[in-house]
Amino acid sequence: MHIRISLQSHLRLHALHRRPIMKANSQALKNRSSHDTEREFGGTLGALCIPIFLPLTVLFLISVSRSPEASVLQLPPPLPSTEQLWDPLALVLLLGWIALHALLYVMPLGKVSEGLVLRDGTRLKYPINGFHSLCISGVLLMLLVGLGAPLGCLFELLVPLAVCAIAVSFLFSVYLYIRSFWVPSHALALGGNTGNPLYDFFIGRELNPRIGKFDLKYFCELRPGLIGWVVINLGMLMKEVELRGSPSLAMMLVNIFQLLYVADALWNEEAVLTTMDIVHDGFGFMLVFGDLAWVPFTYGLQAAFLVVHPQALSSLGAATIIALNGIGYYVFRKSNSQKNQFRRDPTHPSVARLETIATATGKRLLVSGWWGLVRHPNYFGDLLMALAWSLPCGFSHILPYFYVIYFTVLLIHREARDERQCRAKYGLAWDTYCRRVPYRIFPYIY
Ligand SMILES: NC(=O)C1=CN([C@@H]2O[C@H](COP(=O)(O)OP(=O)(O)OC[C@H]3O[C@@H](n4cnc5c(N)ncnc54)[C@H](OP(=O)(O)O)[C@@H]3O)[C@@H](O)[C@H]2O)C=CC1
Ligand SMILES: CC(C)=CCC[C@@H](C)[C@H]1CC=C2C3=C(CC[C@@]21C)[C@@]1(C)CC[C@H](O)C(C)(C)[C@@H]1CC3
Repeated sequence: MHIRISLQSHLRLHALHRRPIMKANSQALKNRSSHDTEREFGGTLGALCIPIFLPLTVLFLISVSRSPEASVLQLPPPLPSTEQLWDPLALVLLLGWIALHALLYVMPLGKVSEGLVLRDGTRLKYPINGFHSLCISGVLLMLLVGLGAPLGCLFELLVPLAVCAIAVSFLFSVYLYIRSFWVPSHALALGGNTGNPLYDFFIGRELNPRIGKFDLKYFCELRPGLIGWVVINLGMLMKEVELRGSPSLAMMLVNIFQLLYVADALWNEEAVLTTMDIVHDGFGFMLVFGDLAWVPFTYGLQAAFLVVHPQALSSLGAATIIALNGIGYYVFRKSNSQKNQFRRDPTHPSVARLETIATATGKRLLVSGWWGLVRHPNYFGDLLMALAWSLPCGFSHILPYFYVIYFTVLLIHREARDERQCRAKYGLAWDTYCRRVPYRIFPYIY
């Protein structure tokens, strides 16, 4: 059953959204001034503070995770010495890792897929070979471990590696900012062209920066950082083996859960082409740092914590946590796949019978199935998994819960951003959807 709503009052929006007007769009972009572009993440102040505050947070969290108290309430540990911060081996490993993934990216493995239509009417092509990269990295790592490479030394190298990743993020963002002045205006992100250099550097000017066919944003989003995260986790596990002879159950659960999450992201790599990061956001410091430093060095803090703070886990506790992760994964995957399937082919038998609302853009919105339960069932599932990753670390410290707390804030903020964009796109139809499905992320709560 389909619900038709009056769309008259949204003709203007409709026209704005659909007209095939590359020229008008470019003109609109040119006409935008720093005053009329809506600013995100606290505007200029956010753009000034976040690039200072977040890198320090990364270093602080790593230091805290290995201190005996592991308390985020403790005073920041004394400033580390230069030897603790800098190790040339860390730089070699980091650059080598990025180069390896760049090589795997350009190898003719997997299929090639097209992204959404851009403002100039074209569609970019993307290699779908992230899962191959994960498997090849896994084989190479196993070979290295087999040859006796001390992977556990990643524990000692964590701080210098994070310092190098932060430095690379800054330099790379400067490069992206500078090169964005040589691209045509239709290649700029609508929100990253305010004219304020600090804000534009932070949020990203260019939408899809490429060197030839090599897409820098798409590459960074899923490869070196995401796969680096699970390699660091493996390093923490190997360190535990060095220290205690075998990996603990808690450590194995954290490793397996997060590997499953990363493998799932790469297996479903094509779906990332329709996320707001690829479609809407420019590639600036926020995403570069998020991809290359924030994800690999903060998402796996639980494993780093467990090296120094071993936890005993009962079989019942482990079974409960596995069940929670399983439920979270099921909700996350099913809801993401249902929407992807619906957006790709609304007539597919698995989604054709779902109830929908028509919108002025010609696209429909699901109001039954997963997307009829809450407006972001995928976020809900993701958060259940985040909780399951922290629970193996027990309840004595808040630090292993950093990810789930940060992620709740990130997803609430992301939901608000997405909601703004959807209201602008779909107008009245979006309001109808919100009335039909009143809860945003948590059923009956929020
Ligand atoms: N681990 C991490 O750090 C992060 C993980 N994520 C995860 O990434 C995944 C993707 O999230 P994200 O990119 O934020 O956004 P979503 O996958 O939730 O996509 C939002 C878009 O879906 C479409 N949509 C919304 N409601 C409906 C509906 N009822 N029917 C049909 N289409 C609808 C709209 O786009 P349109 O209508 O244009 O198709 C909307 O803009 C999530 O599972 C999230 O948890 C996200 C951020 C960080
Ligand atoms: C605090 C800070 C620096 C925030 C920057 C945000 C980024 C860390 C995240 C923005 C969107 C992301 C996505 C994933 C990782 C985190 C970032 C980059 C993602 C690749 C994780 C795996 C998922 O399955 C996903 C592919 C859906 C997801 C896409 C969005």
